[in-house]
Amino acid sequence: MIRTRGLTKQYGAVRAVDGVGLDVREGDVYGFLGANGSGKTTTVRMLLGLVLPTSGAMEVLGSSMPAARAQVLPRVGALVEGPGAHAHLSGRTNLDLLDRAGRDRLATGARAERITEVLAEVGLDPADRRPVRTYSLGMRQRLGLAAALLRRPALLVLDEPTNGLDPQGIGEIRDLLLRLNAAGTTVFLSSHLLAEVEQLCTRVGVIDRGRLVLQEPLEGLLTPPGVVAVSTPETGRAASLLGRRVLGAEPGRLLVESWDPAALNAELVGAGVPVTAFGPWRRELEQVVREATAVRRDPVLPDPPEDAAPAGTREYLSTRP
Ligand SMILES: Nc1ncnc2c1ncn2[C@@H]1O[C@H](COP(=O)(O)OP(=O)(O)OP(=O)(O)O)[C@@H](O)[C@H]1O
Repeated sequence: MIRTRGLTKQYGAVRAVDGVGLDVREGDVYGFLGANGSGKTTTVRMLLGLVLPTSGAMEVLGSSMPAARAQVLPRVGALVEGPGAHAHLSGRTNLDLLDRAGRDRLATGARAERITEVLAEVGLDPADRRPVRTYSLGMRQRLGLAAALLRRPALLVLDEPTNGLDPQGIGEIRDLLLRLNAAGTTVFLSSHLLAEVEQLCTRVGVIDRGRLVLQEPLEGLLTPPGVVAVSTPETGRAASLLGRRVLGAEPGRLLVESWDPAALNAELVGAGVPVTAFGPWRRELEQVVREATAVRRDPVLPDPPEDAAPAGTREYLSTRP
């Protein structure tokens, strides 16, 4: 749905986006994560043909951008920072004008019906005639999303879609995006909110100072395959038994490399090590992102016990898929 190669944008001395290779597949809810100023908005603007790349290549819906923008953009629903709307007109009238101005505009009756539908979908009252200038930031954001949905796009590209929404609003938009995705829409959203991405996305790309430092399916990042968390009051004894298989340790718990958890459990119990909890190691997205954005810092892992694996094996956890 989106593929970029070496996508770069230079603003004077600032390389806002630096050699980014995005790969967004059909059916993804792709979370494009990055701190403020990391290059998210510039990337999104390039994808939508609003900013020209300095170098690199982009394909959206299988066509080269920005060359094919006239064919591609009508099939992409976009919400970019600060949705623009005519402040003196109602949300409904804004959507009506937007559709009339576009290619392949809807017939009048169908348009009114579709506008009612999308307003209700994003949680705005279709009968509300107040001008947009009276809208809260959250309502404007919802209106921007309604505009993005108007043409039932195959791909949604959303820059910080929950900006300005309260927790309830964030939850509603999350549910809406999940519903749309279940019905076949691919979603690409930028965000600086780890929790939002963790709850919504199937794939994650992390951009740090213009560079894409990570791009993986979310589940594999949170639960790296082949790593088991073993809780035991006797970590020292378990660590000497397991040797180099111990990847990390914290009080009362070891992280152990194992592709056969049943055998590992049997080995521990057989050796008389009391195991109080045992299961796949799950970590927070925050930890994953901290590791991915750390510059030649040690990966954020608990220290292994003295008698366990050498320090180098910790690297393994931070780099494995
Ligand atoms: N038009 C511009 N001219 C000069 N520098 C720019 C321009 N647009 C962005 N930048 C710079 O490029 C870098 C990336 O900005 P960008 O807005 O893409 O980041 P972002 O991740 O979207 O951040 P935010 O979440 O704050 O919007 C920043 O250093 C920014 O100052």
